[in-house]
Amino acid sequence: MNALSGHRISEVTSTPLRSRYPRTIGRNARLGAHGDGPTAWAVTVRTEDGASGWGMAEGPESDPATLVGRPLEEVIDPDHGVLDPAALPLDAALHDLAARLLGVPVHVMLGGHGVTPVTCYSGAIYFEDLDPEEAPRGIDGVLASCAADWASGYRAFKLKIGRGNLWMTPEAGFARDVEVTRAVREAYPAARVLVDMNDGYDPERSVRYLEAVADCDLFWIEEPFAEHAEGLRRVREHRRRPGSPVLVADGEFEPDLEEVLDLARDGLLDVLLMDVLSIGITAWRHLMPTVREIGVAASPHAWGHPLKTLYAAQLAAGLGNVPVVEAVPGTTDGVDASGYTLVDGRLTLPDAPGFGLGPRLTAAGH
Ligand SMILES: O=C([O-])C(=O)C[C@H](O)[C@@H](O)C(=O)[O-]
Repeated sequence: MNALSGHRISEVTSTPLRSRYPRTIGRNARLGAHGDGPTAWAVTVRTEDGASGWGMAEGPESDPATLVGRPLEEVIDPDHGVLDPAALPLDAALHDLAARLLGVPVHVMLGGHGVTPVTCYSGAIYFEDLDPEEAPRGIDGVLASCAADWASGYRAFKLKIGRGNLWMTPEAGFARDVEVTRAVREAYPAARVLVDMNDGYDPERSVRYLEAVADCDLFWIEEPFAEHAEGLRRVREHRRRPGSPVLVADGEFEPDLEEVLDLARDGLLDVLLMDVLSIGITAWRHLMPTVREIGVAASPHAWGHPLKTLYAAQLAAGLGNVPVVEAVPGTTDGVDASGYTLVDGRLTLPDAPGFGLGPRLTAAGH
C-alpha cells in the first residue's frame, strides 16, 4: 500500500505548450536560427478521485488512451518510476502526479540525493556574432547575450562554437571561436564557461582549440565530434597535461547508451548528457547508479524548453551527481513557474508537491 493505491487513471489529455525565449536564438554548428521559442505537448493525467498531474511529453510513441482505467500503482512506482513502457510518454506527468499524491516535490520523491539550490548555466549563447546576415553584430552580439543572461541571474555560460562547420571557412570559424571564448572569459572573469561544438569539430581541431584557450579555465567541452574512442583518446592525451582540467561531456545527440557508458568506463567521457525527456526521468533513475559507479557525472540535456530545465533541476536535486544543469532561459505560456527562483547562478526549487508548477491543468484541444 502507498499513496497511489486505490487511484485509477480516468483521463489522459494533451494540449500544446508554447515556450518563449527572452530573445531570438541564433545558429549553432549544425543548425540555423532557433527562433523565439518552440511548441511542444503537455499531457495531463487524471484519476477517478480527482487527482491530477501534468508534464511535457516526448519520448517513444504510444497510445496513452490505453492507460485509461488502469490502477495508477501498476503504471508508476514512486520509488522506481514508470513501470509500463506504454506509459513512458507520460513520464513527467506521472512523476508530477505521484509526487502530488505523496505531497512532496519530485526531487524528494527521487531521494533528495542532490544539492539545492541547483547550479545552472545559460545554454542560450549561440552565434549572435553572425546575425543579422546583412549587418552581423560581431562579438558584441555574443557579449550582449551574456550580459542579458548575467542580469537575469546566470553566473555560467555555455558558448556555442564550431562556426567553421557550416557558416564560415574552417580557419576563420576556428579563429572566431577562439576570439569569442577569450572575449567572454575576459568580460566575465568570475563566470563558469563551458563550450559546445555540436559535433562541428574533429579531434585535431578540438586539441588545437584546447591549446588556444588553455588559459581560459573552461569547465567542459561538449560534443566536440560524434563520439568515438580514437578521437576522444587524442583529446584525453591533451587533457593529461598539467593544467588541463577541462571535462568532456557527450551523449546528447542520438546516444547509443552502451557505447556512451563504455566510453565513460574507458575514461574518455566525464559528463553524460542524455536528454531529460527523450531518455526520460525513469531511465535516468535506472541509469544514475551505473553512472556513479563508473565515477563520472551527469547533466541531462534540457535545451529547447524552459520547462525541461526545471525537470532537469528536480532530477539533479533528487538523484545527485549532476554538477550543473542546462538552463533554457524563458517562459511557458499558461505556466506559473514562479516557485523557481534563480539567484547568483543557483536555482531554488519550490516546496510545492510535484514539479510545483501551476496551473496548466485545463486541456484545450485534447
Ligand atoms: O546542448 C545543447 O543544448 C544543444 O546542443 C542544443 C542544440 O544547440 C540545439 O540546436 C538542438 O537541440 O539541436
